[in-house]
Formats: sequence, structure tokens, C-alpha cells
Amino acid sequence: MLLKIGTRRSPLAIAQTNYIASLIKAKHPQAEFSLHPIATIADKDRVSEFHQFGIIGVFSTEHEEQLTSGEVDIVVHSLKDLPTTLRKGLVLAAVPERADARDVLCGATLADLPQGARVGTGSLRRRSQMLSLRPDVEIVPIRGNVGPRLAKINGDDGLDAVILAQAGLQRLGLEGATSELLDPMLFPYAIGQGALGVQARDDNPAILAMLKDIEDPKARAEVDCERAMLHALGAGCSLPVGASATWRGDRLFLHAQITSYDGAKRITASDDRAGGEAVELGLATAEALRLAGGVDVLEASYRSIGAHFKYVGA
Ligand SMILES: NCc1[nH]cc(CCC(=O)O)c1CC(=O)O
Repeated sequence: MLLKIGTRRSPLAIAQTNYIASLIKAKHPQAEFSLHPIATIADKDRVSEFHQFGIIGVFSTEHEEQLTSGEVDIVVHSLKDLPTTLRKGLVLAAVPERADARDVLCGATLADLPQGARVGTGSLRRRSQMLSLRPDVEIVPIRGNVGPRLAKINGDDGLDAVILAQAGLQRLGLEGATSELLDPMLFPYAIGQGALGVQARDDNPAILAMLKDIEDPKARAEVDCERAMLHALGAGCSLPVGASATWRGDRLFLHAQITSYDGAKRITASDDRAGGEAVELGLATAEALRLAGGVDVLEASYRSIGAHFKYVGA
């Protein structure tokens, strides 16, 4: 069978797509692949900060159109870039084994960042969480592919460090750049970070069965839990919500944090459930965050950047 795969053109996207093709090939040696690279909104506009796009799905909208029209059969996403609501007729068909989901600091460790250091990130969550740990640092907004972001350390912008995802560095063979892996209890990562997701149409049972063969049920439960929480908060990946679902024996443990724009306020919640109750755990934790004032912090955070986010219920 020939599988047409949609992908972005960045080195990370191509590495991820080739990796998924190799997983499928290992289970289905007769499978053949053709790659269909496209540019997403985020690729065409390299200037705006993510929250300025004002919409959810800057990395995924064109891919979903490719899938629906039949131009491609599957799309490989960094799961953290895939909105929690999928276009009608499309499903998250497989989540393979998750890589290291943690955020990392490159260029310096938290402890040896100088007073007033310049730290690069384009993510509202990373910005707020870094300020909550080190209120003295200056956050410098940066965007672009992983390689160019790393090159900004000690470059023209005078950055002392940048915050990135360990998974992305590993997939590019750049994990040597990591100075410190950040503890998810203090610096919870983006919903779905470190996991890949394969999206497909819901009307092709042969392809869906093939994709199920590369799923890792434990990774699937982790991301179902984190995504259920984000969905219940009505929030996208550009909001300052961090979470970490991990296994403790056969129970799933979720720790989540909403952080104010200046880092001064942190709303946290932790809970656990039996392994089969991933979605319930996510929903219960979202409710705990809401009751603790998390939604007010989210709305205030969005007002700080002049963007709009209003909680409308789950
Ligand atoms: N938003 C960009 C993005 N999307 C996925 C990854 C790599 C990490 C992953 O696969 O979760 C990155 C880079 C980064 O955040 O450092």
C-alpha cells in the first residue's frame, strides 16, 4: 500500500515524518511512502509571535485541508502543535512511544544564569514559568527552527540562554546543546510535548488499523489526559498552561500549572487515577485549576499581551 504523508518542511518535521514511516515499515514491510511537504501559516509568517496569529492551529490548518481533500492519507504532527479539537472526519489515529517531554535550558543552567540574563523564547508559557523561577531575567522573544534558535546563544542578540524541548533536540541529534533538563514539577511542559501524533481520516479502516500497530498505549493515555485538561480549560497551546502526565506504577499522575504573565502567580493542581481513567483525570484537574482561580489568571495573561481569550466553558 502507498501512504501519502503530509509534512512541514523544517528539518524537525522531516525527521519526525521519516521516523514515523520507519515505524510503520517495521510492522508493515509492504508499505510505501510519498512525502508531500507544505508551508503552514506559521511557516509563511516568521515574524509574528504565536499568540498574535489570533487563531488556534497555525501549524495544522493546511494539513487538515490536505487530509480532508484526499491529497494525503496521513499527517505527522508534533502533538503539542495539534489543537485539541480536530476537523470533522479526522482522528488522532496513533501516538507512538513518547520521547523525553521535558523543557531544557541551553546556554546556562538555572543556577548559573547571571543576574538579569537574557533568555530567549517565543512561548508565553515558557516566558511566564521562567519568570516565576527567575524574576530577574529578561525574556527575549525569538522564533524559527531549532538550529537557528540555538545559534542565538552568545550571538548578535546577546542571549545567555534559550528554552527548548529536549525531544526536538534529540530528534535533530542536538541534545549535546542541553545545559539543564527542567523539573516538570517546577516547569511543567506543553500539553503533548515530546509526543508525535499521526492524524488520518476516519473513513479508511485499513490505514487506521496499520497506524494502531505503532501506538504506545501508555503514551496515548498521557496525552489523552493532558489534552482533555487543556480542552476543558478552552485553551490552546499558546496559553501559559503547563502539564505533565506520568505513570506511577499502574496509576496515571497529572501535575498542572497556570502561570501569570509576570510569573508572580502560579496556580497548580495534582491528582491521580487508575490507568484507564486518563480523560477523567484531565477533566478533574482542569476543574481544580478553575476553582483555584486558574481561568482568571489565563484571561488576565491574555489581556497583558493585548490578545483575547475568554473562557466559555468546556
Ligand atoms: N513549537 C515548536 C515545536 N514543536 C515541537 C517541538 C519539539 C518538541 C516536541 O516534539 O514536542 C518544537 C520545538 C520546541 O518547542 O523546542
